[in-house]
Amino acid sequence: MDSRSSNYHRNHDDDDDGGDRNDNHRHHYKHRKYQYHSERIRYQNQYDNQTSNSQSSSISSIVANHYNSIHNNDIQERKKSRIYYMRNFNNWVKSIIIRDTIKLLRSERDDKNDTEFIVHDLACGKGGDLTKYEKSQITHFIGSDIASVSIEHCKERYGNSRKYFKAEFINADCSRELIKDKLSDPNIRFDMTSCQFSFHYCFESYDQVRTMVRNASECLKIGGIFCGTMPDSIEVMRRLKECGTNQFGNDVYSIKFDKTYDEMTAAGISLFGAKYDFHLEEVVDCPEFLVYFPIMEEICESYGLKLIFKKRFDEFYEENREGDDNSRLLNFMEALEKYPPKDRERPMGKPEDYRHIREYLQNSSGQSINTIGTLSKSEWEAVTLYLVFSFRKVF
Ligand SMILES: C[S@@+](CC[C@H](N)C(=O)[O-])C[C@H]1O[C@@H](n2cnc3c(N)ncnc32)[C@H](O)[C@@H]1O
Repeated sequence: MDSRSSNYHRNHDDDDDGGDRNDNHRHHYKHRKYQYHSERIRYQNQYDNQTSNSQSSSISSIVANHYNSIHNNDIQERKKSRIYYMRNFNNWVKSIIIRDTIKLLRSERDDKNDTEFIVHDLACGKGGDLTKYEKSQITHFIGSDIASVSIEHCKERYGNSRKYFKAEFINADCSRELIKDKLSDPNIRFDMTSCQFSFHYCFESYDQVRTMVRNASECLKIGGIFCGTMPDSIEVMRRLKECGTNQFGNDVYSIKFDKTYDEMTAAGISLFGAKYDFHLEEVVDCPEFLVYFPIMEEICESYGLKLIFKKRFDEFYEENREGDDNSRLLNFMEALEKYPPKDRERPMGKPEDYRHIREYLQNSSGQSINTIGTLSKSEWEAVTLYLVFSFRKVF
């Protein structure tokens, strides 16, 4: 655990995660921590039931309305976006996790001729990942989302594709309704559940997290994988603390809390419903919730999901950027901006956003590097707010 996470932990549960304990101590600590979290969950649950039932459905509808109102831009419009490369970078991360998870699950099969592969895309949005599934040759896609207009766009996108796989679409609040009851075949079992950039919306209350995780796990085969991407609350809290006020960000993103870090920690940060307003240039403007990862892990465990890994995007990038396929994909998806830029029509960041790369190019002048792939500092700061997670269904 790094220093950022231990800070966040201390302020969230006042527990001490000493590094040099023997296994017995570790086991004891883990057990104690478990009891502690369960205790807090009970209290929080009572609190939620008393206070947030009426308010919560309105926040979900704000989220649904927000996503329903986003237009489908064509590629030419997207190219003009200030965050064109950042969006491509996020798509590259999703492509790798989706492709590698499917590859791993296929490699573990006893029957290598079994081609069937069923995916549940939980909070699928407009179907931005359909092409990724087509490339991985899945056979059945189930997409669910709270935003009815997004589901219609997703259907349309599938309708315009080559329809290499079967698909069904479910318009539902996945933090309050059970997907199992809405499937065309209630006995279907998924190989993989993917929840991209969406899981944090359920962290409004304990019951919503449980329903969301139940939807991720209930119809997943034993051995199947639940993977996704979401903001890293430890990093969000670190930046809040560092800024000294209740708001931070740059020219592409901003995060605003009701209180400062000191005010929040003095009052005790809620495990659920710790709301902030997130703004991402041109695409997102709505409330989100901090995800306290140990609680997510504990609730996942109660639904048979065991953590395989959790990695921040910068770490994930470092581990995956090399290798022919991955670097080709980085290039192909234009996930990094070429510097110095060729495309003058695209809005760039401020000159200081590229100081790191100018310095790098100057220092390597002997190596005849003319252009290099990068992201502007502002886009990189937004990208490194996120993490990738993966859980295995064990029972
Ligand atoms: C940032 S978008 C991500 C969409 C898609 N997964 C992707 O990566 O392109 C977040 C999505 O979460 C959906 N969402 C938010 N809360 C939800 C809920 N309670 N149930 C189902 N979908 C939800 C929104 O409607 C939106 O489509």
